[in-house]
Amino acid sequence: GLPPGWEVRHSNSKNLPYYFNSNEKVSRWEPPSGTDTEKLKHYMAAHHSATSRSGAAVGVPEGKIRAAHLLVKHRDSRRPKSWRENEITRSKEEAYEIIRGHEKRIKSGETALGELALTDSDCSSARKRGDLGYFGHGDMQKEFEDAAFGLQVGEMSGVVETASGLHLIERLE
Ligand SMILES: N=C(N)NCCC[C@H](NC(=O)[C@@H]1CCC/C1=C/[C@H](COP(=O)(O)O)NC=O)C(N)=O
Repeated sequence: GLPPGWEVRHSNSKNLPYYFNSNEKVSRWEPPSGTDTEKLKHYMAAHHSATSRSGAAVGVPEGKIRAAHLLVKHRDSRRPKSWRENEITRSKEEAYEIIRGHEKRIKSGETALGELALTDSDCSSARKRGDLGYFGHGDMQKEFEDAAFGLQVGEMSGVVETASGLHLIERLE
């Protein structure tokens, strides 16, 4: 359970639960101190899991998946700039060499996609280790959607090309 005055709410924009205290009018992503996380987990499971048609309680919204990606943009990207670089001028070939290097380091087990995304992804999701949250059909550019929905949970794609640039995608749920 939560300390008095606290309640769990749901952020639709991020599709994540957050904690709200109506007395103090504060909200936060982390459970307030003194939360009994064991009981909270049951609460969350009861209140936040959608039930699919099969009636099984599932945490993943119907027909959606969750994935993280590492994006390397190039000068022909639809928006050739990012939090990392105000103007991205590398060529698509250079971007390929860079993302191939990332792919090798991840496949060798030297690092994880999320770790690399933190420093090297040209997408604003970098600060969330590349996590894009849940998305369904029609949300992402087609090449990205086809690749992501074709992955098993935990699997990583090869290099996927979209108008945004070059991606490595890891399916999380
Ligand atoms: N629903 C969620 N979570 N957010 C909306 C995503 C909109 C979607 N975005 C993409 O398809 C690109 C490729 C896969 C991820 C992605 C991220 C882009 C890449 O960077 P940009 O080319 O925009 O500068 N940054 C944000 O949108 C789209 N239909 O354009």
